[in-house]
This record gives sequence, C-alpha cells and structure tokens, in this order.
Amino acid sequence: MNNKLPAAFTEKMSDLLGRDEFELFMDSYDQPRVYGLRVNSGKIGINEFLVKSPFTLSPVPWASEGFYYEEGERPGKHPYYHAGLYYIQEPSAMAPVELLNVQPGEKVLDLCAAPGGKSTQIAAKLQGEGVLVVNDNHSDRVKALVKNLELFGVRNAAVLNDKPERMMAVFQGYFDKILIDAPCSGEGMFRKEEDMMSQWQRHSVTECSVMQRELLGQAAHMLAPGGTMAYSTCTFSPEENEAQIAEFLDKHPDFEVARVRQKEFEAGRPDWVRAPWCIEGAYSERALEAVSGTARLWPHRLKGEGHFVAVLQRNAVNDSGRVGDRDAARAGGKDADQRMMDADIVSASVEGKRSGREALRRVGRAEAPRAAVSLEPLQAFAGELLRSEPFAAGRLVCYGDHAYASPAGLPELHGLKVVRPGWYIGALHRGRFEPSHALAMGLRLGEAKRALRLALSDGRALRYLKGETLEVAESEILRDSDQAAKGYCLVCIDDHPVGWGKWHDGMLKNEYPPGWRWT
Ligand SMILES: C[S@@+](CC[C@H](N)C(=O)[O-])C[C@H]1O[C@@H](n2cnc3c(N)ncnc32)[C@H](O)[C@@H]1O
Repeated sequence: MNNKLPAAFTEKMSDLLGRDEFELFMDSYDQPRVYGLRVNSGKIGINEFLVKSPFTLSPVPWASEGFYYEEGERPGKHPYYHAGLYYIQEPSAMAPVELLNVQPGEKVLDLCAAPGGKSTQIAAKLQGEGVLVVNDNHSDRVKALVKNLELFGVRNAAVLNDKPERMMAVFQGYFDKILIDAPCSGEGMFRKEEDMMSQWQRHSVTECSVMQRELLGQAAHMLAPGGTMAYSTCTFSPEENEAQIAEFLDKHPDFEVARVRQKEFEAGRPDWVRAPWCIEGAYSERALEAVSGTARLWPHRLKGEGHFVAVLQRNAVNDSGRVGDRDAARAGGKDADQRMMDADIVSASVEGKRSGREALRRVGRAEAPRAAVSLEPLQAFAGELLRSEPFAAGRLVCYGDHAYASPAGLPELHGLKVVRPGWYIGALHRGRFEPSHALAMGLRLGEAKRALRLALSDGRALRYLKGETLEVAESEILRDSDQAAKGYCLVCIDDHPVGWGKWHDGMLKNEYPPGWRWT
C-alpha cells in the first residue's frame, strides 16, 4: 500500500522523521489495520459488557472504555450495536476525550463533532450529568451526529449546526471543557480509508491550517477561566499540529499546555516548527517549550492509525463577563429537582424551514406557551408508561409540535441554528402524543412501566430490528399487576431498550424507525 501514498507526503515525512524512523513509519502501511470499539458506559458497565460480549476484545491502553476487536468480527452487525452498547471507533481517536478528562456535571462543548465518535465518548463520561453542546457546520454530517447521540441514549445534549463565530456571543466563557477535533488533511487516515489519499491533494495542509487557527481562537472565547480544551487532528503535518499550538499560545498568554503523560505516546516536536518548516524565531521560547508537552500517536509506535493531541489549560482568573460558572451549574442542579410536571414549559417560535424529519433550523426567542400546544397527551403518556420522570433533570421545551428536555443550565440559544435543543421526547399531534425513538433509547428498562424483554437468543429480537410485526403473548408484557398490556411498550433486547412497540391482542406492532432497521 505504501507505494500509493502521495509523493509529496512521503518526501516530507522522510525529511521530518529521518531515515530509520521513516522506514518504520512506512512499514506500518503494510501492516494490517487495527479495529476498535468503545463501550457505552452510560448504558452498561464495562465488566458486564465484557461478560456479554461475543467479540474477542483486548484493552486499548489509553482509553478506559476502549477495546480492540479482531479483523473479521462485525460488531456493527449485532443487536447490541442497535441497543447503543458501543461505538465503533479507531483506537487512536479515543485519546483526545480521554485526555480532556471530562467529569460528570461539567459543561462541555464538542465544536467539530460529526459524526459523533468523540461526542458519544464525552456523553458517556458525563454519565447524564451536566451539559453537552455538540456542533458541526456541515448540515449533512449533523444527521449522523444526531443519530449516534440518540443511539447512545444521550439525555443531556443540544445539537447545533452553526458557525463557531456565531456561537461565541451565546457561550462566551461558558464551558468547563472544549474539544476541537479539527478538520485536517487526514494523513493519519490513509491506511484506514484510501480515499483520503486523493483528498489530500485537494485539501491542502495550508487551507486546513487557516481553519484550525480560527477554530482555536473561537473556542478560547467560549472556555471558562480555569477550563481545559483539547485540540486534536488525525494528521501528521507540523503546520496543523505543533505550529497551531505554538501560535495559539503566543496569542493567548492566559493558556498553557498541560503535559500529556502516556507511555505509548511520543512528545510533540518543537524542532519541527522551527526552520525549515516554519520561519525561525516566529514563536516564543515559552510556546516552543510548551509544544513538547503535546502528544503524537504514531502508527509505527502503537496500535492505532495516528493522531495529535494538545491539552490547553486556561488560567483561573476572575472574569465577570462570563455567562455561566460553577454556581450557575449548581443552580441548574436545583432545577433538576423539579418534577417533570412542574418543569418550566416554554414554547419557542421556529423561524425558517423545518423539515418533516424534526430538523430544526433557526430557533427564535422563547415565548409564552401557545394555546395550540397542549402538553396533556405527553403528561398522560408519562403517567401511564414511565415509572420515573426522566425529563426532570432538564427543562421541557416545545418547538412547534415537538417536545424536548433541554439540559438544565443551557443558555437561551437565540439566533443559532439548533438541530436538537435537548433530548427529543416526542411529537404532539392533534391531541395525541407520539413518543420518539430517542426517548426509548434514552430510557432504562426499569424506567418503563410496560416493557417487552426479548432474550438475545430469541429469534424475535432480530425480527423486531428488521421492522416485523411480532406475536407476543399477553403474559410476556412486563407490567404492574393493575396495568393493562395494551398500548405502547418499551422493547428491550436482554435488558437494553431498542425501541417502541404497540401491543394489542397477541400482536406487537413494530415502531422501530425505518431508517434504523437491520438490513
Ligand atoms: C475530524 S472531523 C470530526 C470528527 C468527530 N469529532 C468524531 O469524532 O466523530 C471534523 C469535523 O469538523 C467539521 N467542520 C469543519 N469546519 C468547521 C467549522 N468551521 N465549524 C464547525 N465544524 C467544522 C466537519 O464538518 C467535520 O465533521
């Protein structure tokens, strides 16, 4: 394969690495690629997953939830995938979120998030507590981001499809943690996706560098004093890596690099941002020294395709202009104690186009509730079907006919392109409530008052995922003794929700969404 690599790339890598290291690097392209999955610890404990998993797994040393699986195994074709128990992810791509050290309750931004590999990892680290804002400026890629968050059962995320410069006014100084998984020339993807080689010709390192510089500056505006950002790329060029960090540090004296210590990773290379790669003397000694604290993941030094990560720490200074702080987060926690039916129910105008697939475009100013949207059907559904009140941790918000639980403490998203203002609960149509698939995926088996539990070995589990109507005896519907079997029930494979069904007279009508079905 290494003879397909762009000549300009190999020449440059040879100059950077020197003969011996370059040979090892080139040999790695002829090695088989490695495969990884990351367990969704928001849904299942790691040990429980290891007991249940049919795959041959070995741990990824730098990711607490990450495992290698073997070539030929197909975790994407397993009912547990449809239950959102794991995400298939290249192992070196697991490093940035791990190094960001996200803690439950924090406010976290994933600025360039689609299709959501790292967003789902952040969500699992948050364990449903705190606020996750994910954004991508590419409208098509955002659809995959929404789907992956729903599959993972994430309850506390808002999804945006906007430009970071427009987000800055709303989120100035708001986030505790920010991930900038920047668009890049993708040199670390050549072994995994050969197409990336031809794209490399088109998307020059220089073009990407301009975008990365802007993204770093914009993210810095949105980080709280004392907060942390992780900047990552899946490319090797110093212009997109060490040089970005050195330049950022020189422009932002209130930031420093938190040194990465992980034995499989190599240190960043300050020598590569001096001449002849960059103009000698362009960066301060402070910046150059700090750059050695960044991390490079090399495909010839570890089992992964390659990545660069820098962890940037902002000094904790007083900043009265900040939107939210730890006190505000605690106030958010107080809201969370409110019961769902007492929640702050607002409706908001929706400006611009809204597609039938629930994609919200611009969200307007919050208004008084409109008489047209009655929440009674939702309240009736929750009373009949839900044991706990899972929306209570957020603020119930209606956009048009669609109800969402927005994470407590999230600022008003005035003027931004909002795709999901929170966990999508369902639609209120003509006096009826239709629960969303996202609601089913975000619930736990014990939270539903009516459920069907299909064992993995039960042939009906796969038939459900294929969208078929199932024969289900009344006695199989799990429910309290005083409850009827008829109506919506949460369908689970083993203990893990996969969607809704509607039971009546020995038959389960399948509510599994067509776009999600097993093919
Ligand atoms: C490396 S990919 C992100 C991968 C993602 N973090 C994951 O783990 O699945 C970079 C993403 O940045 C998005 N992007 C490019 N320019 C952007 C910008 N100015 N603002 C926000 N997102 C941007 C691209 O659409 C692309 O989805």
